[in-house]
Amino acid sequence: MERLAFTKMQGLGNDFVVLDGVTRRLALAPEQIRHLADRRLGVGCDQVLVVEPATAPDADFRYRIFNADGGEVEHCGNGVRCLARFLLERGLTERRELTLQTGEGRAVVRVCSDGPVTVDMGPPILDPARIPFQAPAEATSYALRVDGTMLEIAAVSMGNPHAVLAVEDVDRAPVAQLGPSIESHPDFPRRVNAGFMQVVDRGHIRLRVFERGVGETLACGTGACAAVVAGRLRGWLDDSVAVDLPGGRLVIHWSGRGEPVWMTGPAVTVFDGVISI
Ligand SMILES: N[C@@H](CCC[C@H](N)C(=O)O)C(=O)O
Repeated sequence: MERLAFTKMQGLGNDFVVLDGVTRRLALAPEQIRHLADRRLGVGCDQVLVVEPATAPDADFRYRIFNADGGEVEHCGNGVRCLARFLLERGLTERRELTLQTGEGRAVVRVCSDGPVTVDMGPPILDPARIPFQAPAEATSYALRVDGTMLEIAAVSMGNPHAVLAVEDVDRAPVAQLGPSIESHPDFPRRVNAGFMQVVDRGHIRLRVFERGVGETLACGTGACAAVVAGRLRGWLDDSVAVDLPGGRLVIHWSGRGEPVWMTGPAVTVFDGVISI
């Protein structure tokens, strides 16, 4: 057993155990991640975030994301905002504009002192092979058979894969019923996050996300980016969109193909602690 210092953080109620792998080397096994994430036996969180020294020359730090089920994934939008605040509060950097190395990409983060954090999330990935999603060619929507019903989904990667489904009323969307079947649909070989989007008007959507490796969360930053990309490609949305999630609001801006998606939202430190693990 070792004693592990952590910081509990949250962005719109999507919560994290954040670990410093810069000043010490950390190598956690999947069962240790699951223990940290356990809301009864551990600390409790949707994701564990680990910050490490960068391995790429153009990045300030590398950040790794582990879902509550112990699996390592490529990106986390709410997490990247929290991580930037963690680095500043811990004195690991003094820079308010940081480049963080993610799974296969980079996120450029701008932190306002006490206010919201803005992130350049990079351009969305729409090529099915890179999402990855099995489809003969790129399209703005795809038919997906789920539990015997044909659903019309959009498939978008923000570094991590998302399926986005338009619904009439997000409060009545069958998130718990369809979420697990979409998450593990065989056409998404790395599984997928499932977003249920209600378009309120051209500048406003409501969204619930059943996250891969977690279940429904109070908010998903990459899910919000993917939903705005999906809605904009189908001509339903303008460039700047307020995204209301169960945990609160993100503002997403995307001016079109090839352009980065910008995300603005809160990042909050909840408490520091130490756990024997
Ligand atoms: N909550 C996150 C996404 C975390 C990873 C996701 N569950 C996945 O498996 O890709 C966010 O705010 O983006």
